[in-house]
Formats: sequence, structure tokens, C-alpha cells
Amino acid sequence: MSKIPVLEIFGPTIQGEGMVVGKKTMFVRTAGCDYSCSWCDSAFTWDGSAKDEIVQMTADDVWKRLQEIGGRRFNHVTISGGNPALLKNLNGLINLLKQNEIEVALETQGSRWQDWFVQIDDLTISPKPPSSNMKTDFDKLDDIIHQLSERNRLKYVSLKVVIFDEADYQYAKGIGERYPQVPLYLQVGNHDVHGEDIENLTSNLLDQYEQLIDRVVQDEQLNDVRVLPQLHTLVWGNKRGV
Ligand SMILES: C[S@@+](CC[C@H](N)C(=O)[O-])C[C@H]1O[C@@H](n2cnc3c(N)ncnc32)[C@H](O)[C@@H]1O
Ligand SMILES: Nc1nc2[nH]cc(C(=O)O)c2c(=O)[nH]1
Ligand code: SF4
Ligand SMILES: [Mg+2]
Repeated sequence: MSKIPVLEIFGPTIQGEGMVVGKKTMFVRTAGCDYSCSWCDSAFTWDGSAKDEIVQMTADDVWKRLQEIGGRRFNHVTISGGNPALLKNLNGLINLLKQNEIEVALETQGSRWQDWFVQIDDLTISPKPPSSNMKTDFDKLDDIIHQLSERNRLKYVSLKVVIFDEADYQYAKGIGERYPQVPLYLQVGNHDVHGEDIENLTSNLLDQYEQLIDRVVQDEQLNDVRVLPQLHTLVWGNKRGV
């Protein structure tokens, strides 16, 4: 059976971000990314620092492990990374979860298409703004949104843009204009992904959140938008596995 490179399986916790924020969920975090965002809060998935922790698992292994740690205390699994959309064979895991009546969410940046996107219940696409130092391939992103639209999947999809500065804000507006049919979430950027002083971190993030809200409420071109912090970061700081 084909294997998936897994870095973490944890939960139940709450989804801290985006379209299903607050939902009780388990997480499966895959290894490897085609991007290297300057501020990535999960850089250990691609920078080699956790390469010894990567475990090659079959879909069955992952499902067993989810049950071992989550028992019967979950009905939702979020797959994140790294970029899980690098893995063509994730359909095995997605099918297995669905057979067991588990809802499946997935986080990806919109750089790659996989046919199994159409099976995801909550698909978050998070194109990267200028502060990340990554360049969005808009031909690719257009194609992904087009394919999802053609297959009547847009009700299961959202776009989420992380905001650090004015250029990011303008980029997010561009995303909103380009894909008006897809719900848009703005997410507060965490400047200090290694900081251990949670009080200081929380207070900075709440300040950033307030500033982003102030900017959005003044803006007549961004009426149909949702503005959120990363809830898990406010609660647990930069701790891994929550
Ligand atoms: C770690 S990524 C993994 C999934 C996929 N590679 C992606 O970027 O969408 C999960 C989410 O965390 C966001 N993220 C990463 N670093 C962040 C930071 N420093 N502050 C806020 N959000 C961040 C990403 O933009 C993405 O929406
Ligand atoms: N609680 C919690 N919510 C999250 N939402 C997206 C996450 C991610 O790293 O992809 C994440 C995470 O790592 N933890
Ligand atoms: S695309 Fe996601 S996982 Fe990859 S570097 Fe950027 S934030 Fe990190
Ligand atoms: Mg995270």
C-alpha cells in the first residue's frame, strides 16, 4: 500500500483558523512543501529540522493512529502540512475517513491541483502575499478555482490570506476581486513564530487583529470578508501539536 510522509497527528483540538474556526477536529500534518514562506509557522515540515520525525504511513496506519489518540471523540479531520497537495495518493486516506463518516478539511496554498480536492468538505486555499517572498502562479490558481467551480464545489471552498503589511492587504483585495464567488478570510500574521512569551505574543497579535479590523471596516471595497486571528496561537502560543 502506498505511503504518506507524516510529521504529526494530534487532537482533538479546535480548528484555529478560517472557514471552520472553532470546530473540534484532529490534525494530520504531512511533510514537504513546494514553498518556503519567510514567516512559515510550520517550517519544520520542509526545512529539514524535523526530518527524523517523518514517518511513512499507509492510510490504514493514519486511521489507526487517529483512533488511538482521538478515541471516539472526533468526527472531523484536518489535513495540513507542508503542502498536502503534493501527495497524489492522499485519496486513499480521504476515502477511508469518509467511509468512517469523518468529515475532511484540507489546508493548501493553491500551487497544485489534485483530483481528490473535490472530495474535501472544507477546502482552504491560502495564496501567499508579498511578505512571504513567494510568487503566486495565477494561471495555476485560476485553474484550481475554475475546476472546483465546474464541479460545483465552491460551497466547500474558502480563500484565506495572511496579512502582515499594506502590500499583503492590497494583495488580499486583489484576490477578493479576482474570485468574488469564493468566501475570503483575512488572517492576522504572526511575526514571532518562535517566541515563547505567550502573554507578549497574545497582546501583539490582538493589537495586530484590531489594526486589521480597523482597516477593513473603513474599506468600502472589502465588505464581504471575514477577519480572524489564529485562535490556537492566542490560546497556546507557538506550541506544536495543538
Ligand atoms: C502552515 S500552512 C500549511 C498549509 C499550506 N502549506 C498553506 O500554506 O496553506 C497552514 C496555514 O498557516 C498559515 N500561516 C503560516 N505561517 C503563518 C504565520 N506566521 N502567521 C499566520 N498564519 C500563518 C498559512 O498561510 C496557511 O494558511
Ligand atoms: N488548532 C490548530 N488550528 C490550525 N489551523 C490550521 C493549522 C495549520 O497548521 O495548518 C492549525 C494548527 O496547527 N492548529
Ligand atoms: S506554503 Fe504553507 S507550509 Fe509551505 S512554507 Fe508557506 S506557510 Fe509554510
Ligand atoms: Mg499552524
